[in-house]
This record gives sequence, C-alpha cells and structure tokens, in this order.
Amino acid sequence: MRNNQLNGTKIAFIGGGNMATALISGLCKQGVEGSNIHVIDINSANLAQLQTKFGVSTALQIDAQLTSSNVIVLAVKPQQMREVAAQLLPHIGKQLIISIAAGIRALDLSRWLGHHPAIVRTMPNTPALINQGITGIYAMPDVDLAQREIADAILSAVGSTVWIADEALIDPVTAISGSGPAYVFYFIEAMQKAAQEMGLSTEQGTQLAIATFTGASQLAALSADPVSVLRERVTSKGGTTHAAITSMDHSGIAAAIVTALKAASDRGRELGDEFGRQE
Ligand SMILES: NC(=O)C1=CN([C@@H]2O[C@H](COP(=O)(O)OP(=O)(O)OC[C@H]3O[C@@H](n4cnc5c(N)ncnc54)[C@H](O)[C@@H]3O)[C@@H](O)[C@H]2O)C=CC1
Ligand SMILES: O=C(O)[C@@H]1CCC=N1
Repeated sequence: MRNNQLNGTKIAFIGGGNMATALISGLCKQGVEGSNIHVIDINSANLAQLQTKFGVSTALQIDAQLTSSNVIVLAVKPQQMREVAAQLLPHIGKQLIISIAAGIRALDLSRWLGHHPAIVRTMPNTPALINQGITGIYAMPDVDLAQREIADAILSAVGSTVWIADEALIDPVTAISGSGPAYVFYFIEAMQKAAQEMGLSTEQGTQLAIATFTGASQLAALSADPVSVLRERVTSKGGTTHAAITSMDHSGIAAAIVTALKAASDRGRELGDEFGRQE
C-alpha cells in the first residue's frame, strides 16, 4: 500500500456523486482497498457504478458498516447536509468527519452532530478526477494530529492540499480553486468561439486553446519568475498580445474577474448563513 497513513482505515462516504467518485478513484489508485470503502447514496445507479468500478461496499441508507468506519466523508450538496447530519446523529461515535460541502460551517455541522468535536471542512476541485486537484483544508481545534494526517492523506490522494488556519478563508478558497475550474473552462469556451469566428475549425480551436492553458499553467508552475513577468514576456511592444491585453484592460476584465470571485466567496458565506441558521 502506497499510502501508509490510511493502512486499514475504514472510510465511509455519504453521497457518491461527482466529487466522492473522484476521491474514491484517487484512494483506490493510492492502494486503498475497495473493501475498506463504504458508500451510502440514495441513488442506486450511482452505487452500482461505484461497486463495479472500485469494489466498494454500498448501501441506500445509514447502516452498521458506516457506523464502524473510522472516517466519514460527507459528500452531499450543502442543501442536503442538515438532513444527512440528522440521520447520522444517532449512529455517530468517535469518527473523524470530513465535509467537502461549499459554505457549510464546521461549527454548524458539529452542532447538528451533537457537538461532535472531530470535524474537518475541506474544499476540493474537479481536477481531482485526474489526480490534479487542489484542496483547502480546515480542522476544528479538537481534531488531533493523527486525524489531521488522515484527512490530509485522503485529500492528497487526488492532488495537493493547502491547510487553512482560519475557517472564514475557506469561502475565498472555494471562490479561487473550488469553483476555479469553471472559470478556466469559461475562458477556453470563449477562446474556442473566437477561433471559430476567425475561421479555424472547432477541432483546431479546441486543440490550440487547451494546449495553451496546459502549457501556460505548467510554465507558471515551473518558472521562478512571477506570473506578471511571464505575461510581459509574451507581450511585445506594439505587437499582437499588446492589442489583446489593451482591449481586455479597456473592457475591465481583470476588475470583473475580481468582482466575480468575490461574488463566489460571498455566496459561500451566504450558504453558511442560510443553512447555519436553521435549527
Ligand atoms: N462539483 C464540484 O466542482 C465541487 C463540489 N463540492 C461539493 O461537493 C459536494 C457534492 O458535490 P457533487 O459531487 O458535485 O454533487 P453530486 O450531485 O454529483 O453528488 C451528490 C450525491 O449525493 C447523493 N445524495 C443526495 N441526498 C442524499 C442523502 N440524503 N443521503 C445520501 N446521499 C444523498 C446524490 O444522489 C448524489 O449522488 C457539494 O456539497 C459541493 O458543494 C466541492 C468542491 C467542488
Ligand atoms: O458551485 C458550487 O457550489 C460547488 C462548490 C465549488 C464548486 N462547485
């Protein structure tokens, strides 16, 4: 087993959708046995797929196997979290609870779970599907070191992790990297449209746009220079890039992006308020 931290750890998921599937796939690639993973979902088709693909055990509702797990990952939508916590409450013991839901605050989840102390709130993203995810992680003060290491090992199975000391900053993390893949896809879609309008084929536009994102991201990751310097190196005086960047500046694109990401972060906080208030 490559990930010794998780050796023998029994992990249960409530919610077996997109993000849970990415995490389970990453865990299995890390050598976690499917027999150590249990998934609860109300959708039997999702469960059948997970069972076939990863050899995990499954159930349509909370059962003894979930109760005997060491870690429970809550991977349902924020709107379902309160109801799931209520179902879980009578069955909960000393398990480490990891939530991946946007907005839902650790303290609210803890209260819904009878003041359960071991709550870790995380924000992964969909590149987890190809082991290139990045996850922000916050742990409540009573989560011990061994539990923090387990949480880190689970999320590291699908990419890298960034620990966040102040839970309020998980909403900005959600705005940057949780929702972030959608902004990148949005930009790629715009580049595809421009390519097509200027006469390139759909295939050519797609290939050019995606390879440019991959190459530029890798360059930014590997270069010792700041991203602004990398941008300046592309931007010849009086050249083509200068024409595009000047146009973007005139349209206020950078400022609009900052405003948009703040809206995402605000929405995360609102979700927390909306569901945290419910008693
Ligand atoms: N999709 C994304 O890019 C990201 C999503 N998240 C968070 O991950 C969580 C899950 O999102 P996705 O996987 O995208 O959603 P999804 O809709 O693919 O998965 C949710 C799953 O929960 C199941 N479910 C609903 N009610 C249930 C219940 N009472 N008991 C058991 N299972 C139940 C559904 O059948 C579904 O399979 C959300 O809270 C979201 O905020 C976090 C980071 C990124
Ligand atoms: O849009 C959402 O609410 C979720 C959280 C981050 C990405 N998707």
